[in-house]
Amino acid sequence: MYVKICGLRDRATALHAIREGADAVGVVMSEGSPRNATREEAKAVVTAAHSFDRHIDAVLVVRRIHAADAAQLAVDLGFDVLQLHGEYTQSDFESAAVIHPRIWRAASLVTTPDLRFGEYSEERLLVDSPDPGSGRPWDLKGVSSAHLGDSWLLAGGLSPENVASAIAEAQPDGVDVSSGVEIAPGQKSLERITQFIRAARSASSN
Ligand SMILES: O=C(O)c1ccccc1NCC(=O)[C@H](O)[C@H](O)COP(=O)(O)O
Repeated sequence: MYVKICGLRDRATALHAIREGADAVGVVMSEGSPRNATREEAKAVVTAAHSFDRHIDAVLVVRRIHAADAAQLAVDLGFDVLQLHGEYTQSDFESAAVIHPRIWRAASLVTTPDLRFGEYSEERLLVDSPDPGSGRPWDLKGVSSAHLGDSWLLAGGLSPENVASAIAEAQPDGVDVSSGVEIAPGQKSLERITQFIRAARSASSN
């Protein structure tokens, strides 16, 4: 089970998440988000991710900024992956892919019911709530790999308390969390990060 902890803005929290077993750390650069990171904060998380012997994906998460600009920003800041969230088109993905080799697509089944992995040649699909970063759970009924395809992550309202049942119900390849490991919007809890990673790992080994 691939685990991504999203919305990080400092080195210490990123190091903690990775030491506890995270496979990826996400940085949100999106105006209006309580997790909107500066370039310096983003670089601190990328540097932390790249200080480990095992490979960790440092993921830049953006929404409503020009896809090619976002891809250039991801290259400039050293991110391994660019995650384009929401209303991007296939042509946006194509223009980003010319600049950055690894692009993930994040979208909601509520707004895009026909969502399937690979439609935009993305490396991974992240299936999220219609309101990304809100921490609000959404209805997982009917969500499955049979519908979504080969490589997808589940996100949206996950927490240490519900991740095991969400994995059992939706059978994703990985999980992504932000609000569920916070004590207030934008403020991560080291303890909840540890609890989330342990719960996700033990659910997937059952
Ligand atoms: O987290 C945000 O504020 C955000 C803002 C704009 C675009 C995407 C954003 N988050 C995307 C993520 O990858 C979150 O981890 C994902 O939506 C899950 O969020 P949550 O329900 O808070 O766990």
